[in-house]
Amino acid sequence: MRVSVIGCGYLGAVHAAAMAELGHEVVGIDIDERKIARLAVGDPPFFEPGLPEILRSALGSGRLRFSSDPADAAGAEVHFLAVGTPQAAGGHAADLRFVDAAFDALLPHLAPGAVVAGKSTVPVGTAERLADRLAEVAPHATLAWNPEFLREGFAVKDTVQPDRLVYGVRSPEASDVLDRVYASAIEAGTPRIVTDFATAELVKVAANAFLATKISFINAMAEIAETVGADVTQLADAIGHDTRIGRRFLNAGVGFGGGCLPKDIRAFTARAEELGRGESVAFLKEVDAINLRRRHRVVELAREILGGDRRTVFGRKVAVLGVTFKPDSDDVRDSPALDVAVQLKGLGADVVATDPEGIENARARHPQLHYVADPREALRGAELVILVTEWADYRVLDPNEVGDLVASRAVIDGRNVLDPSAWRAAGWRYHALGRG
Ligand SMILES: NC(=O)c1ccc[n+]([C@@H]2O[C@H](COP(=O)([O-])OP(=O)(O)OC[C@H]3O[C@@H](n4cnc5c(N)ncnc54)[C@H](O)[C@@H]3O)[C@@H](O)[C@H]2O)c1
Ligand SMILES: O=c1ccn([C@@H]2O[C@H](COP(=O)(O)OP(=O)(O)O[C@H]3O[C@H](CO)[C@@H](O)[C@H](O)[C@H]3O)[C@@H](O)[C@H]2O)c(=O)[nH]1
Repeated sequence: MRVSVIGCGYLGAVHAAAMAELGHEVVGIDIDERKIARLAVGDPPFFEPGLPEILRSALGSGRLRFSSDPADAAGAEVHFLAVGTPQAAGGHAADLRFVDAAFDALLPHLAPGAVVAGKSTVPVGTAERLADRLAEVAPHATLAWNPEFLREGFAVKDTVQPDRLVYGVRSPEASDVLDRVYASAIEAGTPRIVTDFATAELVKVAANAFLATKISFINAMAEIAETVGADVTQLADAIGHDTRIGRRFLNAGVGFGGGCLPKDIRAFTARAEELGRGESVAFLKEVDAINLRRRHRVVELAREILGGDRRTVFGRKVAVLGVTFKPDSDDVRDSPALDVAVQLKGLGADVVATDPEGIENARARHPQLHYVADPREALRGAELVILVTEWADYRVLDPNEVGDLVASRAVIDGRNVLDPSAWRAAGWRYHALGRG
């Protein structure tokens, strides 16, 4: 099938390459010419495991090309809208300017029978609004909403083998077209839910709201555990054995960040308030507050450890391990790790941050921080080590070896991934979130 993907960021670039790998003829379109130039030569503009391989293979097959001209989308049977929906400046609602601009630019190029399939995460009601406009301006085309559930770090696998497909449609024809796009996943038995626009839009934000709530639930337990000297990781293991609860997404620590969960729960709350239903999701404000408190808690712990009664970190050398919002990604959008580093720097600490993939993005946002690529360089002379992104390399650090580099053996394990007994045995003052 001929497919276009409008917006080639973390979602769209993977989607475009994966669709071509599945045999479709794909054009990826983005207004960012630098991004397009890199994608066109098989050089992904961001880090995502497996993307370079499928990108190069798809380009080599001749089934994938990239362009910054929306006219190049003409002739496709399906146009996936994958542009950003960030938090609006000065508020909590989603900024839909990119969706509207991409949609408008596409309108003149829609062939008869074409399906515009929204993948961006949008406030409920957006699809209906766009479908009504399509009916007016290009009645020969149809709209579908086909939310995306991929996780960064696993984006290629999640795109090729999704755990479910959701289609919000008004007509069975649109659903049939999407079935042809996803034929291989459907053949492999992927569950598929065909529904109306509003349900499809809500499924996406409900899923992210649930995940965020699960993380903040365990982080709330961590706050209580800290007060009474209990261990939140054992608590999570114990409740996680109940299959109704499940252990996944119960990792307590510095909390959630990224380009999705934080902005999606805020946009959901804002939309619910617009609909006069603010009270239904008012708890998401608490979820957000618990999450942000965890970042603050790491900063407070650092002040307690380094500053004693004076609680000052001024001039003290702190090594921050990790700047991305999660491992196996270079994404620093709303990163708890970077937030902690910035807060400590703001308090006058001599912060040295390191990360295997995120330094370039972090530097673009926060040039005031000192970054080093080699973790040993960050650790050398540190009076406090803070692990805030659980990259595989940091999980396996040897406390004896690291101990020889630092000025003082004090560590905050912001993701509960180090073995406290091994670090304590090596003479470290080990501190964690939610572990006495
Ligand atoms: N990143 C994820 O893991 C993920 C997963 C599921 C859903 N989503 C949702 O997908 C959407 C995109 O997220 P992302 O992380 O890929 O964002 P992103 O910022 O990485 O990418 C968005 C891209 O859209 C491009 N763009 C903006 N306006 C355009 C236009 N008019 N025409 C063509 N391109 C345009 C930008 O240049 C950018 O490259 C968001 O709604 C997000 O919530 C993201
Ligand atoms: O037990 C956990 C699990 C995750 N996190 C944090 O939560 C954030 C989000 O993690 P994750 O959900 O794995 O990352 P994303 O790639 O942002 O994926 C989420 O957001 C995407 C965009 O909407 C959705 O498509 C995915 O299904 C959804 O998992 C990260 O900061 C993690 O460190 C925790 O603190 N504890």
